[in-house]
Amino acid sequence: MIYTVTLNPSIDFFIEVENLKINDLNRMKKEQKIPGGKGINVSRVLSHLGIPSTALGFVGGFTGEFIRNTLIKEGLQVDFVEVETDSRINIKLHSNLKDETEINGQGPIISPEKLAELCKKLKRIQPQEWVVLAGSIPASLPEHIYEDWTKDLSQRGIRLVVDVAGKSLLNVVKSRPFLIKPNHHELGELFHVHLNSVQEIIPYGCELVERGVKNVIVSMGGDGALLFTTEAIYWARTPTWKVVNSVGAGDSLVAGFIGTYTQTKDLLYSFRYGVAAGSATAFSQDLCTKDMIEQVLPQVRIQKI
Ligand SMILES: Nc1ncnc2c1ncn2[C@@H]1O[C@H](COP(=O)(O)OP(=O)(O)OP(=O)(O)O)[C@@H](O)[C@H]1O
Ligand SMILES: O=P(O)(O)OC[C@@]1(O)O[C@H](CO)[C@@H](O)[C@@H]1O
Repeated sequence: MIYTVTLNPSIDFFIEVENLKINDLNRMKKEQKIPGGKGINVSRVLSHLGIPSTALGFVGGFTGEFIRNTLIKEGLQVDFVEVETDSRINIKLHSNLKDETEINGQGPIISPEKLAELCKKLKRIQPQEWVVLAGSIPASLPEHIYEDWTKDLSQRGIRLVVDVAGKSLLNVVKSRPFLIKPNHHELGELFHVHLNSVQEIIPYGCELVERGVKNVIVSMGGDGALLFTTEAIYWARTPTWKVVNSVGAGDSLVAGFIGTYTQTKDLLYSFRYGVAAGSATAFSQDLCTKDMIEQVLPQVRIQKI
């Protein structure tokens, strides 16, 4: 079984405003509410691929109820801990501004008792099963929580996928996860540098593999992604179709990669499928479907560097 953990799930509130005017009344042209949070996105894409997973994390209030009910209606398996206050609403704004603008909420306060409930669920996971830890850590939880969990989970023979930004990422590297997936900005922040080209990214991807991570995927938006393994480095390039909404593209890459790897054990094909899934999401309104991934897949070209 693949378990995804989202500590701070959200309702992603997608809004489109034709001509955004600051300090004035704007009216929405389009609006849509979708359950979000990185681990939840991974579970949703896995479900689109027909691969079962269990979504873990904290949900609360009327927003939490929406998240839980929508996922159950979509056929996902969920095992959330219920907290007292509302799950957050994250605003994803499309407007005349060129890029997407995101405003993410803080999320509910998680008490030590609720945290203990989630830890208990993690304790039941068996060796050889998969855990995907993805997304930010709410302010009320210890900063080192991912570090503690990855240490314990890896000692128990559980396979780890981690998609987090900042110091938390460097700390989990010690547990030698199966996969980490920073984007190139996050990788740069980790080492306090700006990374603007594949050549600049390479030494830092290699450094993470040297520190023990089995596979590092550095995603680069429309420029595709790089895969670093102990043996080689690969670059997957994607087609440049019209981008509709790239929120969750990185999570789709992770889901496509892990979902395919658990079924085929073919690392390169899984990488190619993951990159196709990321792009298929960028080319869609909601997260990618299997059909959309398979339209993109033949256009993804892999090159060994
Ligand atoms: N503009 C785009 N055109 C084509 N493919 C894209 C585009 N943006 C993203 N992708 C695909 O999605 C993958 C992940 O994208 P990106 O690097 O933006 O991840 P991310 O920053 O983690 O995204 P997010 O946090 O929104 O989930 C890329 O490797 C690529 O395959
Ligand atoms: O605030 P975090 O946890 O860093 O990111 C949360 C989030 O922006 O990431 C997902 C896309 O990757 C969205 O569904 C969600 O709103």
